[in-house]
Amino acid sequence: MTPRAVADGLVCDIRVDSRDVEVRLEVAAGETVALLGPNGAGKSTVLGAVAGLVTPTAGGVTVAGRALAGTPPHRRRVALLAQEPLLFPHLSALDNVAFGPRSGGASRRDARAVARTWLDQVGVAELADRRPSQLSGGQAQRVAVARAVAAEPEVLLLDEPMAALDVDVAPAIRQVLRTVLADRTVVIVTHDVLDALLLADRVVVLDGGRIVEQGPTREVLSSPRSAFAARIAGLNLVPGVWDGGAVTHPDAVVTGLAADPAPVAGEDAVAVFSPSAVAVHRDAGSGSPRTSLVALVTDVEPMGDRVRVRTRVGEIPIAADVTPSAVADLDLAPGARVHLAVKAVEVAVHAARRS
Ligand SMILES: Nc1ncnc2c1ncn2[C@@H]1O[C@H](COP(=O)(O)OP(=O)(O)OP(=O)(O)O)[C@@H](O)[C@H]1O
Repeated sequence: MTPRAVADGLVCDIRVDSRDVEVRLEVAAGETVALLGPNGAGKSTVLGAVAGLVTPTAGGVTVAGRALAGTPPHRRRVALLAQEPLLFPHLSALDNVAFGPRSGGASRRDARAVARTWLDQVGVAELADRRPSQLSGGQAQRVAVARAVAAEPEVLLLDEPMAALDVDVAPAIRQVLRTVLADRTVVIVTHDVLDALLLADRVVVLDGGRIVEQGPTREVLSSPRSAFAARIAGLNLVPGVWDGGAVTHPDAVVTGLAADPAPVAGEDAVAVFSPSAVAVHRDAGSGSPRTSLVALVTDVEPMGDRVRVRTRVGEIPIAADVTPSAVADLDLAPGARVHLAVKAVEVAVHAARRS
């Protein structure tokens, strides 16, 4: 995907005095931006302003060069997918999805044909005749995704789309979104680092109604500069090529298990593991299938009852959480050379976002 110009995408340059929010968010056409931040940071306010549900005190929103001031929500060509699917209860899944194209002027027959295509695309073609009350949460959210894109919006807004779903259906919906979001102009609000990693080209972090950090997703998550990004990031990420058993990067080879959905051998992937899964030794270890990496300690930072040891393996930052006594026993300090061990079962390998 090659993001096109911001002029063809979204500019949300707003001040909302009643909520102390002042943000200039730019999203290029075809780009997916993840909006992160603590509760009350202003994420919903930004989505609301773009959708036309919040009126800014000053500034405004443009989509593909069109200023949207005074344009009501349903004429903005902006679709909002919320946590809850919010389908029309009295319409079938098919007619829920056909609603957008129909409102856009398509004949009933054409609108239904478009709706069928989208229901098929999100994997629920066989549920076309069901009412929302006859769908599971995950099925209803798939229908809601189909409904949002069938209206051919110029901007798609997703407000924590996986938050209300059971953890076991979230990966499948995430996979649907990966396909559907490609090449669209999207803002996704999420608290889940995996959503940002797997769905977004770029991350924008809000705090106290202001943008405090932004950049390419992997950069922000691996070297966070704001306190919030550091808190949610926390995870170790090693990008490389998946060979079915390990992810190979010029600086490190990390053995892991394919996540659901599985990456394809020979393609770009990212190994994800938590700092608590990393053991620190002074000598190379051996034993069960594991990754062993030679690292240089860059920082040692107490975090509650654990100590976060930040290291670099070549160019790759890797954090390990150890006990204070391990820090003393191993004499861990910036500049120390250590061996990091990570068990394969602790490493989830995800297909990298195509960019
Ligand atoms: N309807 C409202 N009326 C007045 N102030 C509001 C309203 N909704 C939110 N606020 C305030 O606006 C600020 C930004 O809130 P917003 O809901 O945009 O944050 P958020 O990042 O979406 O938070 P969360 O993650 O909790 O959903 C906060 O100070 C909040 O208290």
